[in-house]
Amino acid sequence: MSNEKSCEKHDRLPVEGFLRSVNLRRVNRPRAQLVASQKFDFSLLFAHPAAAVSYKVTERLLSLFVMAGLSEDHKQVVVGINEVDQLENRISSGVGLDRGGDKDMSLIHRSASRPQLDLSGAAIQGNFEERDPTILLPNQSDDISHLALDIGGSLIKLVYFSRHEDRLVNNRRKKSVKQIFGLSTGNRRNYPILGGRLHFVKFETHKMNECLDFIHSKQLHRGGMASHSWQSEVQNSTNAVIKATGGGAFKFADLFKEKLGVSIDKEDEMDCLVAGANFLLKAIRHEAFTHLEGHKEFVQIDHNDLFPYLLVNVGSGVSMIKVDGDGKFQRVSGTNVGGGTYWGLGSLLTKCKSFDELLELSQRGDNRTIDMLVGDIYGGMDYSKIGLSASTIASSFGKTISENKELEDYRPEDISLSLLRMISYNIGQIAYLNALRFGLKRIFFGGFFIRGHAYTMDTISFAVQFWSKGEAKAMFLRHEGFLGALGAFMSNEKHGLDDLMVHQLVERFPMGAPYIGGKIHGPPLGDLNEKISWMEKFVQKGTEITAPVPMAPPGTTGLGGFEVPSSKGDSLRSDASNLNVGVLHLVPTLEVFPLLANLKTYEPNTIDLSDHGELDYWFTVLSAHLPDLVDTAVASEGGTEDAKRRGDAFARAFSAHLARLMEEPAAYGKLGLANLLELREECLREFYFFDAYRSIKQRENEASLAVLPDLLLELDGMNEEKRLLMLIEGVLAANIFDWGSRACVDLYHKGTIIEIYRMSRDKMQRPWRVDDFDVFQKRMLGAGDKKPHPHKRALLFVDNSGADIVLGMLPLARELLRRGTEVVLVANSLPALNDVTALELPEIVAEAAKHCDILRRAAVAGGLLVDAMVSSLDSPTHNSSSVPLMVVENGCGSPCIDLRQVSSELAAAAKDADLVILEGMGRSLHTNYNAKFKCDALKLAMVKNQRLAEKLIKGNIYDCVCRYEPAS
Ligand SMILES: Nc1ncnc2c1ncn2[C@@H]1O[C@H](COP(=O)(O)OP(=O)(O)OP(=O)(O)O)[C@@H](O)[C@H]1O
Ligand SMILES: CC(C)(CO)[C@@H](O)C(=O)NCCC(=O)O
Ligand SMILES: [Mn+2]
Repeated sequence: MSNEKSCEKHDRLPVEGFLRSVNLRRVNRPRAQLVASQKFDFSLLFAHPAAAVSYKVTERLLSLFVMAGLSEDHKQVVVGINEVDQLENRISSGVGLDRGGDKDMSLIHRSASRPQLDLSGAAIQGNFEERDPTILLPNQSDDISHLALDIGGSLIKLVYFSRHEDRLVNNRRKKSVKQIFGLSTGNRRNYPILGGRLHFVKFETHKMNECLDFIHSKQLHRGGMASHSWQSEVQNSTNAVIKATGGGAFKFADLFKEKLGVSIDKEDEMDCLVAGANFLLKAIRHEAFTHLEGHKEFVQIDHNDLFPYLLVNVGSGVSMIKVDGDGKFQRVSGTNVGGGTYWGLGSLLTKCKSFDELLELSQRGDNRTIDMLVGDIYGGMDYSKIGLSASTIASSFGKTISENKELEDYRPEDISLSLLRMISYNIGQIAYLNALRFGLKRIFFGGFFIRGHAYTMDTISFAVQFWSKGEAKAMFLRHEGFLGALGAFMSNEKHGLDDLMVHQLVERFPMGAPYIGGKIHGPPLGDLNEKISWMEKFVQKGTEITAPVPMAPPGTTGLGGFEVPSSKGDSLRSDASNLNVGVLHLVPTLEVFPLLANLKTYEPNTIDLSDHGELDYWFTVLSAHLPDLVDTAVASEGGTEDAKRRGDAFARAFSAHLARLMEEPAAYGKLGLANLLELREECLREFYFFDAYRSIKQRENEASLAVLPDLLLELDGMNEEKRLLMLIEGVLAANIFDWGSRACVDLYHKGTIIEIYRMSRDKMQRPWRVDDFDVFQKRMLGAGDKKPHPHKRALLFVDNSGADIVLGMLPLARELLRRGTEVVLVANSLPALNDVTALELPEIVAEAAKHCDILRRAAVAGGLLVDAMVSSLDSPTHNSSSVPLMVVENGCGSPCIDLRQVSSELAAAAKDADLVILEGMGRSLHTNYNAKFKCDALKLAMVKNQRLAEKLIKGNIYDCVCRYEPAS
């Protein structure tokens, strides 16, 4: 259902009535008593329709209930708005919060730090007879934020943080997972780090009003910076404080006070630059890169070997800072010939109105008409004795004196290029000299003068390389211009983000950058609707969004010569798309999967897309799949006009991403296939398609569950050896149901699920293309009379819904359980294609358990059944003798998995595990095919793509992989 649309409906109940109705309804349902905790399991939506905040109030209300003394076992709870208000007051004043070290304290503290809720006009969205109706809070403002500014001579940089809440704690599955794995509730610190997103925005300094409007429209000045203590302060915008650095922090302090009523807390500019650079270099995996002769390459920074380095910030002016550690630095030099010089002088000489216009001009320029070259002086010859080629610039702008010409006689394009080269080269040279002065080998260049512009970077790199004879290395930063603002942001320790680790950050690239204010001109996009219109406008305007980044020059002569740039496109990629810097999602609960054998060498992506042939191929595959995907997505939302419009916008956005990456594969950091597949899912979510395959998954689950009893019966009639083989065959065969594979989707039109499954099973002849079954079997069953000890705990990374989980993985899980191995089903946190999610699994297990005692007892032991509301159960024996079957979420919403960033519950579950089973192409081939584990690992997949089959296993489409690797 469309969120905007439903906002316009007015037939809603106030929240008070809603709560009453929920409880009455729950009580009326016979199964509700069994699942008392479910009664709060509804979600809320804000007027600002951001999905990420939809749980906030649920948890909030829940904590209010807990505080009111209403335990979760209460069968009936009626809370009116007045009571909520009273509780809010108690929270604000801190009265009655002391629960004596109770575990729930964290919950309450957290709630206490939240913004006040505006419940006025609260109402149910849609049908309140639904299981989890949504409440709309039309007057609740956007998420609370933290804000920091860097106000420079040319640009204002703004970094702001919007919180998104952790998921609902009140979930039976999560609770039992917590109990079983002993997940710690508390944090290392005395206040919790909250999840959220870091946004990066910039404005021109002389358009300060746009910046003030932006801050005001997003209410950023009312954010959490106001409070001095994390736990109890009341938000009060009148004495709010914003962190700011750069000269403008001094110059504009009064203006901020006057216009926004906020005080500026000034932070030293150099401190901030260094703090920002150190943070980026430590926390962002693909932050630094080299750029030489058009070739961009990311540099792995070893955190223990980062210092010393030279930081060169090229803003309006240039600062050069020798950095020896966190907070340990010295500004060793600077130059007044910087970005401001290029922009200013360039505007004077060319009449360009904007920086981008000027830079764009340079791409069509030929500096030989302006610059005096060595060849001009030496009659076309190199001066090779001192290492200068004829094409080396001997004197920037030198040619203009010898000719009797006026400014108008020169092409603005040529002037712009000469100027750009002069300034870039000069900066590179001074940087080198300072590096030399202090014996520094690494130079990081930041500041917005760089602007990710290939030619600028190449010129600087060339200067550094040429003068240092390759000794020193110039590196650039993806967040180039935001160092100061980030540093100012980090200087506020109250948000607890200062020591975030690389695995806790996920960068996303939403399409509507102006949505977060990424565009320099114009207002931010307020909502999804505006964003869609924005996408539509882009299409009308042609290719701006995908226009290529200028290509670098064709290389040098080796003698200091340097040709004119051969730009691929005429126009500079619009800054409005702002796609180089994404939104940084901070997810404090993410952890490194503890069973990885070697984190340092781990690379999730099996396919590296920096190979252009590979990128081309996958680009074609994903493009071809797009129309089907859009149809499915639109159908999943009822096929309404609104859904179609969002579907179109999604298709455009994703195509734009693809086109952009084709032009510059490293635009978003190092690109692998997993990133591309994840981008697609993120893009769907961006346009509010949260589960495109919902009904397909449902249908296939039902069809598969119907034949499960027969399969189990058949299996039970076999001996151990035969059964194990049949089970693995079953997993491989059932893995054919993959809506991410073009070939398979075509297949589905030709038969029913069960027909295809049987056909697939019949073709399962060993040896498979990769076949370690015998070794696996030996480990499981032993040889001769010697019976091996069973694994203690197996983690099964499951893939698709339907036959894959029901007829493939569940029977395998059952076998492990039967042998005394605890089983943890590891599934996605968010939907991706037709993959089964952790949220959907309990219900599937419950259905399967109806036909199987082993599954039933294990599921009860694992705390799964209550959650799935199985009414047919007669008083479950909680101390049943079975080992548990559990479900944990993996922390991601993609068909692939990067094991450096998994949910804390998965990390906890992994601690006692001695067997990992990765199933399906995404998790065991596209990613992790080469991953090594500290425990036994089994990788099972059917290869449903011809090229992958050829490349990875030298085989064919529908070949199977059964790769078993004992603990390494
Ligand atoms: N869209 C843009 N508009 C204006 N200038 C831009 C733009 N993109 C890049 N630049 C360049 O970036 C420079 C500003 O860089 P940056 O924001 O890092 O410096 P600043 O903080 O404003 O200056 P300083 O630190 O010296 O006070 C400009 O002088 C210009 O050369
Ligand atoms: C004055 C600052 C520090 C303001 O950011 C910067 O513009 C700068 O470093 N200018 C160069 C001044 C010099 O060292 O010659
Ligand atoms: Mn600056």
